[in-house]
Amino acid sequence: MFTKVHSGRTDQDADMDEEDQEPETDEKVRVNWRELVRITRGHRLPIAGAMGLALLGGVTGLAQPLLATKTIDAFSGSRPYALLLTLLAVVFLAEAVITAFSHYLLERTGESIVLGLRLRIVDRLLRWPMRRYQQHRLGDLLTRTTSDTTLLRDSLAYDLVEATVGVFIIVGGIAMMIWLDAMMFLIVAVIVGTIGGLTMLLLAGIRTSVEDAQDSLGGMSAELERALSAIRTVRVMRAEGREKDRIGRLAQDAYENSLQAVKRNAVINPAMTLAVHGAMITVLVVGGLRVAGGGTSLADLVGFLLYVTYIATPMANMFDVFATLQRGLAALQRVDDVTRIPTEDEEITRPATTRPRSLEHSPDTGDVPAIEFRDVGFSYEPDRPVLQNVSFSVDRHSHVALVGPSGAGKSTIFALIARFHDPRTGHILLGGRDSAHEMSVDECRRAISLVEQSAPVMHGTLRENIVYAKPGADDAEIARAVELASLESLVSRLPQGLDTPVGEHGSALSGGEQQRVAIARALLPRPQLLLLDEPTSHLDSANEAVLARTIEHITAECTLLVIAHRPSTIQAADKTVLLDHGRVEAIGPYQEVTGPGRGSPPA
Ligand SMILES: Nc1ncnc2c1ncn2[C@@H]1O[C@H](COP(=O)(O)OP(=O)(O)OP(=O)(O)O)[C@@H](O)[C@H]1O
Repeated sequence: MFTKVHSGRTDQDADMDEEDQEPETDEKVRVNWRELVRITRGHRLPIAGAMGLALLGGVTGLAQPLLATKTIDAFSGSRPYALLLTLLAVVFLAEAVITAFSHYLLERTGESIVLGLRLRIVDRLLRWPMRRYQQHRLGDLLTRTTSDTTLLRDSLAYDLVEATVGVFIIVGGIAMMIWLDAMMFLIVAVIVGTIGGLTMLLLAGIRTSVEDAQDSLGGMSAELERALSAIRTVRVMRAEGREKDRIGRLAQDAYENSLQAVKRNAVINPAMTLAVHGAMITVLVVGGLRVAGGGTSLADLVGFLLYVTYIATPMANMFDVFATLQRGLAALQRVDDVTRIPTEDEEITRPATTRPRSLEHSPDTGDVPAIEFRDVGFSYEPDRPVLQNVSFSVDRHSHVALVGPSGAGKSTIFALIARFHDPRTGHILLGGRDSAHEMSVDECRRAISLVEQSAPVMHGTLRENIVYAKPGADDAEIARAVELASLESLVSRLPQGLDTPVGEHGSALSGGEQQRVAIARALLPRPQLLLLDEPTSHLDSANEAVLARTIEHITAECTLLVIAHRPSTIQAADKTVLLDHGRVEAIGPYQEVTGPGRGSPPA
């Protein structure tokens, strides 16, 4: 199920007193075929061209039975028929060439629509507000980006156009049949209409089955992603069998839901064969009797039969089109559910220029702190405050340690500074400016860098990882970041130096090395403030000493706010902020803050 945000926060009252939580409901907007047509916007010219060609192909096809009738007439009446025969051959060839071009154009357009759609999904997925990622599973999002868009392409590339052209051919064929023999047409219409109507009823359920099948497929991808990303744990816990069963159950669900769609789809061919054969046999019997009785000519009967066979294919296609459109709508529904979610930029509609009333007279010149929290309150969920009246400041070029037990709210403070969320109450001042009211998200993030505890090192080379925050960095800048992060010995040891691949998730590097690569990456763009979540584990004493040296380097470069776990890091700080249960318990030098009488030791 997917949630939908109704409005961004438009808080003009700068004091943000007890802001209400944004309502998020599980409202689902059903898409219909109009949405399917809407996503062809920007591609209508090639589609119109393809349709034009397909119609031309249709006209040349429609002319064939008529020309055949005339040729038979001329032949049996001993009139010259060579020209008619040549014309028939030309029309036949023209239809083949025109249809081939029209199909190429269609498929190319379908592919470019899907390309646009995929780029849009990727762009939006990368810009969601942070809390949205908690509501969706990664594997399912991947399925929506790949498999659902492919389903949609089939609907778009063939169906919309096939339907339009098919209708034209069918209407044209019907007109010709009525012109040749109205009574016989009525018989054909009753047979085909009855079988067709019943088939349509069955096909309507395909959309739900396909939507369920794609949901199960998304679930399966998500489970597989979960197992593969924790493959070491899976292996050590000997959980391969259990994981296989769990993933297998979702694969089975996908299979069963697809089977429902396949069963309904399987009706199309026999239904059409029944309709066409039934109509032809009836036409032959009734038509034969009418020719014998002088009610119609043999040429008209042959022409009529040719029209029945001629519209048989587009008629069958119409059923296919209906089935694939149902599939396309199911896929579009799943794509729409995630692209409809507002991005971070769309949600934050508050002007980034308003000075909150309570800050109007506060001095913002002189030696303002690099970061200041003033009475900040925050909660992820209503009625479960995570931070309450948090106030502290970090002077420029100082080193402040945030300490406190697990769950105290330390990472939440980082998340607020990085604007992953905004405070519910109070203010965060970055260089004297209220980050939520006077700065854009982009401006805030440009001023800071963040090194998370599980510092993500990405697939690629060491260099690619380091220049991630500043792709245009030159060699001197990279060398400086490498030095600051104490990475020189690693670089000189690696066979290809900075150009050595680091493996998936940096698996070719040790935990301490990964952390320092993340620090180098964070320092490269020269942030005003570095937020460092110190690793709690995987550092031996040598690595710990290197990290201590790195931290020393960093404070010379920029302001450092560190979530500290090691006594050495806390002792090196100019100031320690002790946090407990979302409140600041003490601020001061390490000994004072964590000394006897102070309840909570660092985590
Ligand atoms: N995304 C989230 N959604 C809901 N609750 C959250 C979320 N992130 C954290 N919390 C809750 O907020 C509280 C503070 O978490 P936070 O991660 O800030 O603590 P922490 O001090 O960094 O802990 P640790 O040292 O263990 O990392 C915890 O009770 C946690 O369960």
